[in-house]
Amino acid sequence: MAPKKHKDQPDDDRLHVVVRIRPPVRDDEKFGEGSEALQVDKERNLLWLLSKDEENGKGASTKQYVFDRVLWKDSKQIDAWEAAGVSVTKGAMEGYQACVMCYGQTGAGKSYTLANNKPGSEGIMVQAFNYIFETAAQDRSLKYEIHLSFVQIYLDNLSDLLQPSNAIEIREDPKDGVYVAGVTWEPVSTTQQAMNALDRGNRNRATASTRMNADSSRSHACLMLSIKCTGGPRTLIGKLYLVDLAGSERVKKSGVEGSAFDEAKAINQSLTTLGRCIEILASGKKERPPFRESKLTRLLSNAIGGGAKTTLIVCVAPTVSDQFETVNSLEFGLQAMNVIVKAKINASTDYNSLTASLMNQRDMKLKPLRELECKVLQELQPQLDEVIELELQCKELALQIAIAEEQDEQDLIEANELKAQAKRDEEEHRRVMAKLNDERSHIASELEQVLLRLSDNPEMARIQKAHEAEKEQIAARSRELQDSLHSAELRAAHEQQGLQVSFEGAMHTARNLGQIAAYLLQTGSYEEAADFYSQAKAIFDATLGPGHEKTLEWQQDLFFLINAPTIQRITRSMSSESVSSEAASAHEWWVHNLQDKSVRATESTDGEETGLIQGWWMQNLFDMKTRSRQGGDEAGAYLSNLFAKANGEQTIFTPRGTISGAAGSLPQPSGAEKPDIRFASSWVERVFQLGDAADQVEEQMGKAVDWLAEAFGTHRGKLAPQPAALPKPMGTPRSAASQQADDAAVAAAVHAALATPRGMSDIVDDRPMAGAFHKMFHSQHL
Ligand SMILES: Nc1ncnc2c1ncn2[C@@H]1O[C@H](COP(=O)(O)OP(=O)(O)OP(=O)(O)O)[C@@H](O)[C@H]1O
Repeated sequence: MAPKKHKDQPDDDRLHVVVRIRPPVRDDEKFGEGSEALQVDKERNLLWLLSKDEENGKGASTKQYVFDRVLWKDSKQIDAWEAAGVSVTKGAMEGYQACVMCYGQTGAGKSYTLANNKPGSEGIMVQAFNYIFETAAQDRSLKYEIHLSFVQIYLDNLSDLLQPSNAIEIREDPKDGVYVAGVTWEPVSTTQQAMNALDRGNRNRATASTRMNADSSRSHACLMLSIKCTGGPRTLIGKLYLVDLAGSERVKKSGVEGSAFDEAKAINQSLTTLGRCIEILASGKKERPPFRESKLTRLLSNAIGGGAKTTLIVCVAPTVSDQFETVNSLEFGLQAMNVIVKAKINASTDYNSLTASLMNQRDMKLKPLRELECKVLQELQPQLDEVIELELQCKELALQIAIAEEQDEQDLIEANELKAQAKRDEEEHRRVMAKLNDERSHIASELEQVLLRLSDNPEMARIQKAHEAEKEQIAARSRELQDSLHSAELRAAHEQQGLQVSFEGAMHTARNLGQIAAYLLQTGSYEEAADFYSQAKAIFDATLGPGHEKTLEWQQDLFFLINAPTIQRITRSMSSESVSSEAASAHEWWVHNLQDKSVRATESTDGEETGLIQGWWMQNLFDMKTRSRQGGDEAGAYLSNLFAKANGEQTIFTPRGTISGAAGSLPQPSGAEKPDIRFASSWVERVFQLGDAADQVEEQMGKAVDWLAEAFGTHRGKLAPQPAALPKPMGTPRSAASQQADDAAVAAAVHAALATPRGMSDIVDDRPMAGAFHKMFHSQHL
């Protein structure tokens, strides 16, 4: 027989019913006849009742039932748990009110299925404990608080099995529905704690041994678990009712009497009320079930009234002898399957904890994302830095471009202004030019008209003719002036030429006068020397001007000329070894020859070689000069180069020319530095200006000698002659004829030197120079 269902009612929204057929346990079941009263189709959850008319003992009819689940005799406790306990317990943990209730005749296996705590065959209660605490332990994010309460209804009296002395009563709350006021709620957090409480309660439960069940429950027992779950979005408070109903029994059959009879009567009454409530609930009528007629229905009103997820386990005995009770139980279950259930979650929302929970969930979900972000940012940091750098560069470039564009615009504006200005200037220029052209054309036409008028005027013709004549006169005068100028230029050139000759003659004369002055100085004729020097200096000043460079050079020449003997002596002192007449070089020959001559001059006191040491050099030089002219040897050339200057073809004795070169060409034993002779000019000037102060002249001469010694490496007087080492004088001593010839040559040279060019007489006539000169030379050499 198929269960009657409400129209369009899904299975999940009605009370579920599981039928369990226990195995035969009583002796009469095991060994009695007709024990097989039921057949099942496990796959399709079908059950057939092989009923027979017990009263008449006649015939039999087969009745078919379909339940949500049918557990045959061989089913295990785990099968019952999975069929009836799991989904309900799970619902309680999700905040629903949930209920597993075992219904059936006495001894049908209700307590075994629900409350058995023997190891290996634990009932649904123990299985539920395990499930609840294991599930709570698995989800650490949620916090579960579980309390256990255990009550019984005995003789329609409610009592607390955990604390029997408690006065408890059923009350009803408009919001929470029915509850047991004053009952013990014992906190439990492990299966063992819950089982301990269960054992304690069971020990307090009313049981008795009956014919039908050696350990028959004489009360309805209800284990209640309150499951509070926090830490999620909402606070959930689920309730699980595990109800072990006392078994219905036929008093006649069980044979109870006395108090047991009263117990059976109370049990049956409460079960009858339960049946009526189920009947009304299953009918769908709006009639209110009579929950309040018994403590049992009142207590279970929440569980069976449609507000809970409820599974009813109908326990039946397998034997034909119990078929009457079995039919009743199956019919009860069949009816219960039509009870509509609209379970509601008992949840309250704590918005603070909800917010915290949501934020926690969000953070947990965002955590890997943020970690990934950090990792990516770390890996991309160099590229990001580069991008930022590039962006900065781009911005800077953009700024520069903007500035440049602005500058360009400014430049463009200025350029346009300049162009406009240029255009205006050009137009102004054109306008002015046009005006000038107009004026010029106007003036030209006026002039043309004037000329036309003048060409016809006789006075104008006369003026023109006079003008032409005047022009011719001016041209003739110009030609005359040009001729005069040309003549003057020719005269001036001639004069210039004459002046040049006079100048050179004057220079020549002045040098010779200076030479004589030097000679006179060395002979001790200081006054005459000064006079000759003054004459020579006057010529230099007159012709070149005071302080002229050539005058200075001349004075320096005089310095060397005056000090020539000392130079010679110093030079001699440089000879550290004897040199034969076959000297290796002109230089060596010159050195030794001068030395030789000096010695000879010093030693000679009479005869042909007489003369003071101071005068020796002049004679010697003359001698060398003569040799040079006669022999043309290198020594002569050297000497000539040193102390003479070519003047045309005629070689004139003069220190002029290469004295500075001579100073450089002189041997310099103390070093390569050229002697600084800049002081020589003032020295010469002072010496000749000292007049007859012979001592002072000597002093000055001494200073010059010191300078020479310093410059050329020795000191006068320090080096004694070395006669023993000296070579023999060169050549043979001169004969008188030779001397005479030489003197004649000298005289000729002096005359040649004094051959007065044009203008020379003017210079020397007013002075006694010429006479003194002739007198001096004649007395010394001629
Ligand atoms: N499925 C089963 N397998 C094995 N033994 C069972 C089974 N069901 C019940 N029994 C045994 O049957 C006997 C009666 O069971 P139980 O006490 O559970 O019946 P009951 O319906 O609770 O009876 P009562 O209403 O009188 O309390 C017990 O000895 C029990 O061990």
